[in-house]
Amino acid sequence: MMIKYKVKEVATDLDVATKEVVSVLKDKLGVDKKAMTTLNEEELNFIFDYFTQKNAVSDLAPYFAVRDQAIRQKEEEAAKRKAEEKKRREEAKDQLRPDSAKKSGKVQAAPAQPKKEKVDRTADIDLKSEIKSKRGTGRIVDTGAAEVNVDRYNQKYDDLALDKVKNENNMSSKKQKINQRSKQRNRRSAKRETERERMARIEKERKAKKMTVLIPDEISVGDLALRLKATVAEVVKKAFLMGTMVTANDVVDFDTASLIAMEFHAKVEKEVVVTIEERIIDDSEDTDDNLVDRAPVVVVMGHVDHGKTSLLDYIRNAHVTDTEAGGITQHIGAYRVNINDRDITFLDTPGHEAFTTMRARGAQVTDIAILVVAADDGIMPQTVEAINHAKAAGVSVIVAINKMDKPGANPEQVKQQLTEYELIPEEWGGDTPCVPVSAKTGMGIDDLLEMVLLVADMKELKANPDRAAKGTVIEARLDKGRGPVASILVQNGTLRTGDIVVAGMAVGHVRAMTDDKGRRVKEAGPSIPVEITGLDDVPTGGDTFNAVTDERLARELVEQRKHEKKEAEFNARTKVTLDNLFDQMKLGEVKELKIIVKADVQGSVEAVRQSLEKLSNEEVRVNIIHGAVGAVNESDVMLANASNAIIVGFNVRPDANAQANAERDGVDMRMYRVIYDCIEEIESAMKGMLAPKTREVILGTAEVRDVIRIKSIGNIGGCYVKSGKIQRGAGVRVVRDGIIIADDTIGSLQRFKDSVKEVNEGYECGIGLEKYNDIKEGDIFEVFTIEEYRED
Ligand SMILES: Nc1nc2c(ncn2[C@@H]2O[C@H](COP(=O)(O)OP(=O)(O)OP(=O)(O)O)[C@@H](O)[C@H]2O)c(=O)[nH]1
Repeated sequence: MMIKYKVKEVATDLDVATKEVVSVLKDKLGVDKKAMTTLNEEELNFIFDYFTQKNAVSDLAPYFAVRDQAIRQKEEEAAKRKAEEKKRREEAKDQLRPDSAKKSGKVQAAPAQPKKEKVDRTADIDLKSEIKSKRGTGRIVDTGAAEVNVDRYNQKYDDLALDKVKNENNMSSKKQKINQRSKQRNRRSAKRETERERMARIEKERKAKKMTVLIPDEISVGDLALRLKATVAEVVKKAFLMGTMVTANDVVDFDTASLIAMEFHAKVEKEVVVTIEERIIDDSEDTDDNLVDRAPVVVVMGHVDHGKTSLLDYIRNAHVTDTEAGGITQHIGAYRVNINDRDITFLDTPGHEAFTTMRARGAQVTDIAILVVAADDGIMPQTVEAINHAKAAGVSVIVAINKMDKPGANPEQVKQQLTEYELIPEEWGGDTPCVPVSAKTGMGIDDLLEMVLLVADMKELKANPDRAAKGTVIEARLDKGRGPVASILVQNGTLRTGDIVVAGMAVGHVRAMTDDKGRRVKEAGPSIPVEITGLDDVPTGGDTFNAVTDERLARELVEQRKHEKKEAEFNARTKVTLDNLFDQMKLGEVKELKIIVKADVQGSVEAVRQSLEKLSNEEVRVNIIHGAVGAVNESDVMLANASNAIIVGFNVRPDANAQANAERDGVDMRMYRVIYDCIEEIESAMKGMLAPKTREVILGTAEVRDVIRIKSIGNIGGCYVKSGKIQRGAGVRVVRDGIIIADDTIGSLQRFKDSVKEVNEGYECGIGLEKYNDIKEGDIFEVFTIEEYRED
């Protein structure tokens, strides 16, 4: 251990201004120190090296000349003093003789002999001042003479210690002080020994290449110096000689750091930073020998009322309740059926919402999607959405042409329509199996299930039951009696009661497990859904869960995840938007710009699709992942969120839920009235030239509840302000059933008989538009202004 020094003391000892030491520390080492703060070993070494180099003396002759002169002077003075003393003694002797004493009548005392030590120190100070005067303003820092310096510092500490002792005990005797002093000296000399020994050992180690340093991917020069047991200055010097200019705070990569370390004869080992996840979660790859077949996981999707629930119910009733005597069906988000001695797991939340929510959270749960299409209705908007969701997730699609028992059933037409969405039926040479079924009569359902097994066979779905369980939370809730309850689907490994599990931000021991038939089970293997209790918090659907071995680390991991979540929320969103598209393209994060197109008529959807796809260039491909007629809805936003897409609308508006979700998830929605504007904007965004200087700010919305016809003026809408405020002269869009039918300006605004400038939310008013007259009850006036803004 080195003795601790304050900046001020070092400055005094080096005979430089404290300010100078402070500024060197700041400039060269990047550390902020005050006069009274202590320096650590590394900093002290650096300061010594720095001032040594700064004040290096090219010629030591003047130093020795001065020293010799001082010694000579000292010798002369001593000789002189000796002579004087001798003389005085002689005189005294003379005076003590009776005759001479009588002569003078008095006795003269000899003068006190000056302390040798004192004389020496004076000489030392004189020497210093002489050197100084000879060198003008230059300073000498004695680098080679570590002994000398240390002694000087020791003297100082002796004084300090003595003062302290004096203050503490005024009564203590001089003897005691001396004892303490000598004790301290001994202790310090031991310290010096250790320090010297340490340096020698390090040097030896370096030479013998025994020193091994661990270097991570990146390391700061200061940290590297510490690990190499060297000073920053030494490391900087070696780096410089290697052609790299660095300072203490610079970060160097592993290769550079290793080269520097080798210069110090150190053996380099790569420091691998192991995350808690890596430590407690086994993510090793399974080999072919430990993999066994697993049941497929199936989701049922399709348009509203096409029979999703009926189909799921039929399958469940026909294959579960009937065969499992006494089994009480439990809703745990998924269930299993047994066909030809093989299992199929169905997620029993029909529709693509749950499916997409899970996918948006990064969970890939399903293997096969059954697309239910009513044979008497054909492909409808939500069928298209479902197709696109399934495609985006890359799952296999089996089409169940339902309601075959109905007289109007037209399966051929359904197949024909499917081809428009790149789903070519198998019998027509494509690879999409289409099975005619009836959820009412049960017709074809067994064929459908067999088809599921066939597709599953082709997919070769496998898992390893002999490892720690891993899977996805399907849904979770807080039960009053049982605490947090989570339905989970085991995707690999086997989960057992008592296992420690981490599910998203929840952790705990599996207390009890219940299967989809309400039976208590002790273990659940791959593709088996179970409901578990024992977690300390309610996880979210789509969270992954892992069985782990170390509970303490598991809890630490959860804390870390919570912290990361907070940070992620705090940090800027990385969702692609037209504003950040170019930057993301440059960073290589976006190679494909996914767009969802919604328009008022099919013609526009097609026109936009074609024009936008033509914008693809070498860096980025424009991909329209979904296009449909109608207002932008929640499902569009979910798809955009899960697929990192932007939404483009023509003459349509987002509905309230879509608006809220887009804001929450950071999905970019752009609404246009003219196709050309959209193409131009996306094109400029791709070139990084998008610089919109104005944007639309919605002021409020009003609903037309009554239409008042006034002959001389025209139609006035008797309106109720639903949100925000309405301002006279502001822009207004007339929206009827989610479609914009007019763009206009608010011409007149009245409260009772008075003409007013604005009307706030919750009030009724009369609104007349400047040009558009054909307003109808139920129309929504969306009032907006255009404001200028600057990019953040
Ligand atoms: N005739 C006939 N009717 C069916 C068939 N399948 C379903 N239905 C009827 O169609 C209607 C809608 O069925 P659901 O199963 O509720 O449809 P869904 O797709 O789940 O509807 P949402 O849950 O609203 O999305 C119900 O009245 C069913 O009885 C079928 O195969 N034949």
